[in-house]
Amino acid sequence: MIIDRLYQEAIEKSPICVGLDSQESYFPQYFSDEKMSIGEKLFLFNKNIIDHTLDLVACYKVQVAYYEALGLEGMEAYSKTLKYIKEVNKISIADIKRGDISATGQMYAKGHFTGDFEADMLTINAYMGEDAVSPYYPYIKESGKGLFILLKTSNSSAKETQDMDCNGKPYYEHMAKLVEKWGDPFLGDCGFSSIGAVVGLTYPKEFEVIQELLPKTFYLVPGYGAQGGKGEDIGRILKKSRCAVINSSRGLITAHKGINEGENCWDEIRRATLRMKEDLEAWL
Ligand SMILES: O=C(O)c1cc(=O)[nH]c(=O)n1[C@@H]1O[C@H](COP(=O)(O)O)[C@@H](O)[C@H]1O
Repeated sequence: MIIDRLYQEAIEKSPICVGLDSQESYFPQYFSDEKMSIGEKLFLFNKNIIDHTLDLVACYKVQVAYYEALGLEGMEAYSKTLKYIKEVNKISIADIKRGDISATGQMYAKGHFTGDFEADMLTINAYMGEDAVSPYYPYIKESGKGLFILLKTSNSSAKETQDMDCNGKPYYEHMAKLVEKWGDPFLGDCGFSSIGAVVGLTYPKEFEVIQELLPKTFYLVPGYGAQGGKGEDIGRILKKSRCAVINSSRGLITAHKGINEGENCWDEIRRATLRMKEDLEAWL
């Protein structure tokens, strides 16, 4: 199961997920002299980041919006990035945050678990209910794929909807129970399910409550670095259970900007990844 592989990578390398939210303004200065299209540069940027971090991290999250925004050439870079992650034997999470009625969900599942845009795991918005999740079940069962379902997101306005009182509990706690139920048939040897949840590092207290409620759920945790999250915000949870990968996108992939924009700028991104690894491991 994919969750066993991810769990193992998080233990052996580190719980870091590098977010490839890549865009032109993050390219190093030396790219401006290269005679390549923006799509080719986008892939080269990602490839260099992957090559310089793969021994330090558990996985890569590719946020599809950054590629869709560039049209066909962006999507070609997206496809090549996912294929490259597979080629170097790493795990890809496609951050697509999809969710729709099941007929449409079947197409999303086919489109992102097979073919040009095949990824190992996807982020899903299940606030439409199980219809938005069930189309992915056959791929989890038969092709070893996995999901992360939005539970308590990192943004501040998440409170407006997810924290609303619903029968004496915040709405997200009801979603938490559903995530547990949907995930139960897909438990791996590591004890976690291939259907995990997204919880932002920006809500550390709520995260501790959620983790107590759902001990068999594995978490994708965005919000480290650029959104203010730190190792200390997840230290207590990681000490108790290695139940998470922690994503940083801008905090890692822009680490070279204004510091080193030459051909060895990738070392700066590697150094930032090492700093994040030390920050997280200090709490283990
Ligand atoms: O699903 C996500 O990954 C996600 C959920 C959430 O609650 N908050 C959140 O920031 N994200 C994603 O995590 C990444 C965070 O990027 P940085 O803030 O640059 O580290 C972006 O790709 C967001 O789309």
